[in-house]
Order: sequence, then C-alpha cells, then structure tokens
Amino acid sequence: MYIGSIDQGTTSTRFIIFDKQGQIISLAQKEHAQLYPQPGWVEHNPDEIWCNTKEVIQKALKQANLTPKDLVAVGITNQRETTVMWNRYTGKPYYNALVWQDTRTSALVTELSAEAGPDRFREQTGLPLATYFSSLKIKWLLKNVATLEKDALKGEVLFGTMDTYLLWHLTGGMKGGLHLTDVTNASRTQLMDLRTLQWDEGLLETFGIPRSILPKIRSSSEVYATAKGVLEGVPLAGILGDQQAALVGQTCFRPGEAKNTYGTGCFMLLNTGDSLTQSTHGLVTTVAYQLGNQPVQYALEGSVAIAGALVQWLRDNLGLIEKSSDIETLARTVEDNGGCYFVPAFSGLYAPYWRSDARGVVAGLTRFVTKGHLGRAALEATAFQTLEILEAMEKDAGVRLSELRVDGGMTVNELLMQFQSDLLNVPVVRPTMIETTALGAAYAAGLAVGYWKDLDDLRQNWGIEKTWKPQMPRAKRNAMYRSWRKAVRRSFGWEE
Ligand SMILES: Nc1ncnc2c1ncn2[C@@H]1O[C@H](COP(=O)(O)OP(=O)(O)O)[C@@H](O)[C@H]1O
Ligand SMILES: O=P(O)(O)OC[C@H](O)CO
Repeated sequence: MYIGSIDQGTTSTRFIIFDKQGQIISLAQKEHAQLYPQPGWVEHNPDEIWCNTKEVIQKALKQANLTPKDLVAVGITNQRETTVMWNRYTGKPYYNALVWQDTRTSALVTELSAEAGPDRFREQTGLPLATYFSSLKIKWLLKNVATLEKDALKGEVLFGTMDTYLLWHLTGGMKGGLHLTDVTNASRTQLMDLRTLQWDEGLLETFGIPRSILPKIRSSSEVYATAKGVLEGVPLAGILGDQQAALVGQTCFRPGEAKNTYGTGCFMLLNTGDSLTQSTHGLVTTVAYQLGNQPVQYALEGSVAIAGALVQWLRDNLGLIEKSSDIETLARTVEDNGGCYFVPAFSGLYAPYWRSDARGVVAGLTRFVTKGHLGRAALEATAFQTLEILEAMEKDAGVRLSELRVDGGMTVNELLMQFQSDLLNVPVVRPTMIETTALGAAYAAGLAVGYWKDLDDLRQNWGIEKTWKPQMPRAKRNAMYRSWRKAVRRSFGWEE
C-alpha cells in the first residue's frame, strides 16, 4: 500500500505516490497558465487547476498500474495565500484565483497602514500588512466583483486557499463537499489568531469579511473525509501549506531546525517549537504544523517572492533561455556577475523589507555586461535574498545555523548551490529527496492513518545526497554583499 500527495504549486500541480521509505513510486505533473492581465496582477484559473489535479492523479495511478484502492491515504499541499471565491451551489468561481504574488491590493496596504502602521495585526497574526496575504485579496474581490458581496451576505459564497478549493471538489463539490482548511493555511490568511487558532472577529470586521464564507479550521494531520470521484474511497488525511509541508518533509521537527525551499519564490522556515516567537527583524511568525490533537508548533519564516520566477521571466518574457535548466549553462559562460546586480522586486520586496513600493532593478550595467552576466546576476539574486533572510533569522531566534537544508526545483542548479554556500559561509545540504513538499503532505496523511508510526519513523527516511562547502574569501563575499544592498536600496520607492 502507498500514500498519495497532491502538490498544488504556483507553477504546476503534481500527484506523487510514495512508499513507506518515502521513495517515489510514480509522479505526474502539469503546468497551468500564469495570467498577468495588468502590471503587478497575477491570476490562475481555478477550473484549470482542478482539471489538472484530476488529470495528474489519474496519470500517476495509471503509470504505476495502481487504483485508488492501493492508496491508504492522500495528503494535500498547496501554494499558500492564493485566494479563490466560488458559489457553493454552482461550484463556479466568481473570478480567477488571486495569486499570492499579485500586488493589486497595494493601495489597500497603504490605506490600512495609515492608521496604526504596517504591523498593526502582527501580534494576533504574526504577519505585516502586505499585498501577499489573503485578507486584502478577499476584500478586493468583495468590492470589485459584481454580485459577490451580495451573494456572500446571502451565504452562497465560499472562500478558500487552494487546499480548501481542492478538498471541496474531492469530497463531492456541490453534492456536500467539505469546506475546511488546516491551521497552517489559515495562518496565512491574516484572519486567524495565532494564539487561539480561531478566526478573529475583530480582524473580520476590520477587513469587512463575512464569517459565513470562511472554512472550518482543523489540524494538519487527521482524517477529514473519504474522497468521492477521482480518488473514490481514499481517506483525505493531511493538509499543509507547501512551505510548512517542506519543513515536515525535511523532518525539521525540533526547535532550531530549518529548511529553505527554492521554487517560484524562496521560503526559509525555522521550527520554533510550541513557542510563538514574534520577529523584530522583518520575518513572519506562522504555524509550522499541528499533528492531530498534539500541541501546535510554530515557525519563523523568511519569504522571498521571486526566486525561480526570475529564471522563468528570463525564459518567457525575454527569451534569453529556452528552458529553466539553461540558466546554469548561460551563467557558466562568465566567471562572475561582471559588476551587475539584479533585484527582482517584481511584487515589491517581501522579507525582511516588506516594501510594496519597490520594483525590479538591474544595477551596475556597463558595456562590459553580457547576457551571461545577467543570467548569473539572476541566480545570485536568490542567494543574496536568502542571505538577508538567514541574518534576520539568526538575530530573531538568537541561534547560528551550522548548515542549511535545501529543496525545491532550483536546487538542481549546482552553480547556485555553491554560490549559496559561499555567501552564507555555511554548508548547504541537499537531501536525497528534493520533492519534500509533496513528501511532507504524504507524511501528514500517513501519520493520521498509522502508515508511519511516529516522527522517528519519518526521520529514518531522510538522507544527504550532496553537501556544498563555502570556498569564497571573506573580503570578496563582503564586497559583493555591499553591492547587493546598494542595489536593493535603488529598488525602493519606485511605485508611488
Ligand atoms: N536548473 C534550474 N536552475 C534554476 N532554476 C530552475 C531550474 N530548474 C527549474 N528552476 C526553477 O524552479 C522553479 C520550479 O520549482 P518548483 O519547486 O517546481 O516550484 P513551485 O513549487 O513554486 O511550482 C521554476 O521557477 C523554475 O524556473
Ligand atoms: O508554490 P510555491 O512553491 O511557489 O510556494 C508558494 C508559497 O506557498 C507562497 O507563500
């Protein structure tokens, strides 16, 4: 028997079937369209994502000659914050999903920050006011989509992040689909109180959000329901936001353990155990996971909006490369960045700056700079942003990381991994399994049904595939970091 995992990411949707050793038995993946109707707007079509989900489930099962009966449970993990609103009777979305990177709510950020600053909800939610989180996306949709607010007041509208939307469909949709989410996803809406783990009435009132549209909040690991349709009869037993899922997949269960996931964006999470640590250095506080009725575990998170997305942009918008993996070949055509620094503030800058007014900048251009230098600067941008996050994390948590566990699509890039280790001046460790996001959701589901006994059982599945050790002289590292920070300052204040 096996465990299945739906990984609904920003770029694509995967279904992965794992065995007890956490090895992949079968994997199917499909990309969905990225919609950019206006500068700064990013949308996904929820119907397309639901169709892709069904398709990858069927494909992965078929490839391995399996049926849903061979799965003891399925977990769901998802891009967080991305907001969908649909009609409970027709199942029809009122609008495309507003993706976490979307910046259309920046005027609302300014408006709400005017009264008491951007940190006015930090104590309850762990989050600053930013375009990133679901609260303002819901507010925007309610105000701007015809009939939505009216229908919401009539009790016809359901809100969900992608976990909720998929779970509702997987459990029957219009015919009694379950409307719930887990604590990790709820902690990214900016509507849940981190201490009570309940929707907060005061926040709902401030953002103007009716209670009736919100899902129930449950733990990350329990049997929520038995699936209908494509996964007929399989217990749906785990839900985790994708970055929390990667933390679980990397078996970072002890306080002080951290991972960094390099996908569309880049997200470092540090387990802080059952203590709720508020950041004073620009990170966010979030729920790490809650396994059944065990105490909730928290994390500090450094969120970077644009990492692999910059590689995609060079590919799709500039045509500089054909496929993402070509970026490494391009960057290796030169020895260094040629003095060029690329700050990808396409969605403003998230941690540790939280500047909605920042926009992308390439600094240090001269006639010497080639496309190779640009490619290199694009890769280095991810490593510099990670360095800033790590520094903030060490200050907030009062710890020194002795190594960094990495995962995600970009970690196949050897040049990036070496540069990352050079910049951080700590070893970078890539585990044997880099599909840690899907694995984390599989673990959550498998623990709920007793497929895995306990956390030690899971730890045994973790192993190191490769380690990169720092090689760069300190003076060079410091000089490059100085230039990066200068370039970052150049990106501020562009959007007025
Ligand atoms: N060899 C590579 N070098 C750098 N970036 C890469 C490489 N291969 C893929 N990527 C980037 O990794 C991202 C996909 O990683 P993934 O973990 O699947 O992301 P997500 O979960 O956000 O959809 C894309 O943004 C892509 O551009
Ligand atoms: O889908 P990913 O891997 O880009 O992750 C997106 C994050 O969950 C956004 O908060």
